[in-house]
Parts: sequence; structure tokens; C-alpha cells
Amino acid sequence: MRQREIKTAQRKGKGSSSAHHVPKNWPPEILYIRGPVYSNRLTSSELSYLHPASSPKQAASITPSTALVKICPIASPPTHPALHQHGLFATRHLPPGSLILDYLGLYHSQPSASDYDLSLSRDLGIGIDAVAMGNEGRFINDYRGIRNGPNAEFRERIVGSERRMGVWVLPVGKSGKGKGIGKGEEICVSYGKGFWKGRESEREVDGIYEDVGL
Ligand SMILES: C[S@@+](CC[C@H](N)C(=O)[O-])C[C@H]1O[C@@H](n2cnc3c(N)ncnc32)[C@H](O)[C@@H]1O
Repeated sequence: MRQREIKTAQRKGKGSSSAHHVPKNWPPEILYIRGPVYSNRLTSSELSYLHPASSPKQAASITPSTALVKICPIASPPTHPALHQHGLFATRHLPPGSLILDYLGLYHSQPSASDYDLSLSRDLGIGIDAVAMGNEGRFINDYRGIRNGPNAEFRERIVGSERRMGVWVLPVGKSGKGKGIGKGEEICVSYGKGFWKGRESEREVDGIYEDVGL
């Protein structure tokens, strides 16, 4: 099923190809996409939720630029919980409350155990899974073990008639204390306690107790 969706995304020009620029350190086995890809199993009511009627007030006038971020392998400090994986870093100072990029992937409503599946609607069970296709957003780590608190957050936005999940710098007043994200700083969100609790119980069922790095 996912293979067919990847092929469809490639045909529609949303996927990577040698003619398109793919960011540095992008894994070759993952499809790089520039817009949402919709699972062909989504129902018409789920699709209507994902395409709300646009209104001039709602329509986002800001287009994020992927030049704001870079994907980096994590080689230090040795205590970094995602050591030897990748993370997403700011290439310049990002002001408080500003949009960084959208989290892209496959919009779906199937159960998923993917580590790259971000919930868009809990009520409808719709998620954005970036395990097989996505953009730089899939490299954003959870702040735990990296810094005292998150410096970014996921927040929905409407782009034209598309419902998307934006990644925003924490605004003034939240735990970022209004400073924004400095050049070279790792961009971290909170995945929520549920993400880590879920993984904890999976390991207990397997009878395996690993390090924090999953
Ligand atoms: C959405 S991915 C983030 C990108 C990932 N580091 C990579 O290189 O593909 C989520 C996975 O990253 C790792 N991760 C992210 N934040 C972490 C943290 N604070 N502590 C431990 N592992 C983390 C876990 O393996 C998690 O399942």
C-alpha cells in the first residue's frame, strides 16, 4: 500500500528525483516531498476535514523556507540521547513565534506504530507519517535529555485549503522566554509523555530494557 502511495507521490511531482534538490544528509531510501501526500484509504469525510474551506483570514500568508534549517548527524555530546542519529538545527536566528516549516508526510487514518507518525486529529485518528516520505520536519527530536525544555512546538495551520501541521518557534512568554532559537541550536519539540509511555510499554512487552535511545 505505502509503495503505491510513494509511486503516486513521485508521479505527481511531490517526490524526489535527480532533477530536484534534496537537502544535505537526506537518507536516500526516504522520499523527499514538498507538500502533503494523502493515503488513498482516507474516506471522503476525512478528506473534507483535511481540506477545510479556505477563508482569507485563515489562509496562511507565510510560506516557510527550508533554508532556515539543516539536518545534521549527531556526533556529540556523548550523552545526547539521539547520538548517531540525526537532528534538525537552525541555520540562523529564528525569532520567537515564527513559523519554521510544515511537518510533511503521508496523511493517513490507519493505526501506526511508526516513530515518525504525528497526530493531526485524535478524534478522527488522522496522522502524518514521515517514516517513508517527508521533509526536514521528520528529524526534529524531543527535548528530553537534550535541553531543559522545548524551543519549538507543533501547531496546526491552514494553507489555502489544506490543513497542515506547522513547526513554530515558541512564542514570547512560553518556556523559551522569548529569545527564539539561536543559529546552530538544535530545534526540539515535546513529543508528549504519551509517545515515551507507549515505547516504555512496548519494551516491557518484549521483555527488553534498552537505553533511552529507541
Ligand atoms: C521523529 S524521529 C526524530 C529523528 C531521528 N533522530 C532520526 O535521526 O531519524 C523520532 C525518533 O528519534 C529518537 N529521539 C528523538 N528525540 C529523542 C530523545 N529526546 N531521546 C531519545 N531518543 C530520541 C527516537 O529514536 C525517536 O523514536
